[in-house]
Amino acid sequence: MALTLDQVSYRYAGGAGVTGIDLQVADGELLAVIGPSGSGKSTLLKLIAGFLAPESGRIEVGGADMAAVPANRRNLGIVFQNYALFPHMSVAENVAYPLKIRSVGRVERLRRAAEGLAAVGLAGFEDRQVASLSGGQQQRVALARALVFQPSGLLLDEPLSALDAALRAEMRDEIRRVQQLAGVATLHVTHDQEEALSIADRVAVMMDGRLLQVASPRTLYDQPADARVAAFVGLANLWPGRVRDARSVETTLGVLACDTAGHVPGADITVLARPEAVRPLPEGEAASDLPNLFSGQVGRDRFLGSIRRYDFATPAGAILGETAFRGAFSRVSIPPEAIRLLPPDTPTARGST
Ligand SMILES: Nc1ncnc2c1ncn2[C@@H]1O[C@H](COP(=O)(O)OP(=O)(O)OP(=O)(O)O)[C@@H](O)[C@H]1O
Repeated sequence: MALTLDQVSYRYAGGAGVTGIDLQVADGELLAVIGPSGSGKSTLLKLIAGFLAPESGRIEVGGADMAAVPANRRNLGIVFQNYALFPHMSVAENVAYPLKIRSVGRVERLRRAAEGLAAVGLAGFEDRQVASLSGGQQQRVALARALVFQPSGLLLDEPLSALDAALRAEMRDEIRRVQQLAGVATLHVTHDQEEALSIADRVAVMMDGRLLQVASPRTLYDQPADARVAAFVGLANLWPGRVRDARSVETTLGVLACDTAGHVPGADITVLARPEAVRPLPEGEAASDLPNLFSGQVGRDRFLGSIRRYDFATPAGAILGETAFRGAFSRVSIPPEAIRLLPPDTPTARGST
C-alpha cells in the first residue's frame, strides 16, 4: 500500500485535532477527503506530509514507517492552494527544482522537467517566468513539479480553490488525467464535494476530527453511513422514524412503505430520500395505487436550467424535490426502493469528538 494511516491521532493545544484515523491509499488511487471547515482535513494532510508529528498511531509511505523520517525525506509530492512556486525561477527551473535538491545533473533534470511540462499540457513553456502564467497554468506547473521526482504519493491541499468555477472544472479533470498517467497514490483535500465525487476513486468524509465513512462516490451517495454523511454529501430529505414491520416505517411525514430488512420492528431510524427520487405527478395522472403518495403544494421553486428544485409542502411536513418536469403538480410520490434507512440521528451521534 502506498499510503497507510493506522489509528493516527493528533491534538492541538486548544484541543482540536484528528482522532483514530485509519486510511489506506493504493498506488494509482485518488482518495478525496471532504468535510466541513475545521473538520481536520488539512491536519491530516500535514501529518502525512510530516509537518506535524502524530501523538499516536503509525503513518507509512511505500510500506516504510515515517515516525523518524522528516518531511523532506518522505518522497511525497505536494500541491498547495497558492501554488507555492518560486517567482524568481523560470517554469523549467521550478519543475526541475526537486531534482536539483536530489542532485540530478542539469541536463537530465531539464529533460525531465520538459517531459513533466508536456504531461501537464505546457510543452514550450520552459523559459517563461511563472508570474506571466495564468492561475490554471501555474497550477499545472505546481503539479508537474510535484510529480517530476516520481514520488511515492501525491498530496493535494485544496489545489483548485483559487481558480474560477469553469477553470476549476477543467483543472480537476486535468489533475485526474495526470494523476492516472503517473499512477501515483493521491490524497486530495477539497471543500468541493462535486470535485471529490467526480474524480475520486474513493471519498473520505471527515467531521470533528474523525472519519465517518470512506467509500466510492456512488456508495457514499446511495448508502451513506449515517445522517451526517447523507446531509453533507448532496441534498437529502431526512426524517426521524421508527420501523413498523418488514415493509413500512413510521415517520413525522406519516407511514412510508419501504424495505426494512436488517432493522427490527420498533427500532429508531432516520429515513433518507434524495430529492431527485421524489416524483411529481402531473395533474390528471391516475395515482390511487402509488405508494408514499402525498398531496400538497409547491412552495419555493428554483429553476436551475436542467432541473428545478422545489419545496413541496404537505400538511405533515416539507419534502425537497428535484425534477426536470416543468408543469404544475399537487402530488408527489416517493418510490419505496429509493428510501434508505440510516441509524437514528441522536444528539450523541451529532456530538463532537
Ligand atoms: N495551529 C493550530 N493550533 C490550534 N488549533 C488548530 C491549528 N490548526 C488548526 N487547528 C484547529 O484544528 C481543527 C482542524 O483544522 P484543519 O485546518 O485541519 O481543518 P480543515 O478541515 O482543513 O478546515 P478548512 O476546510 O477550513 O481548511 C480546527 O478546529 C482548527 O481550528
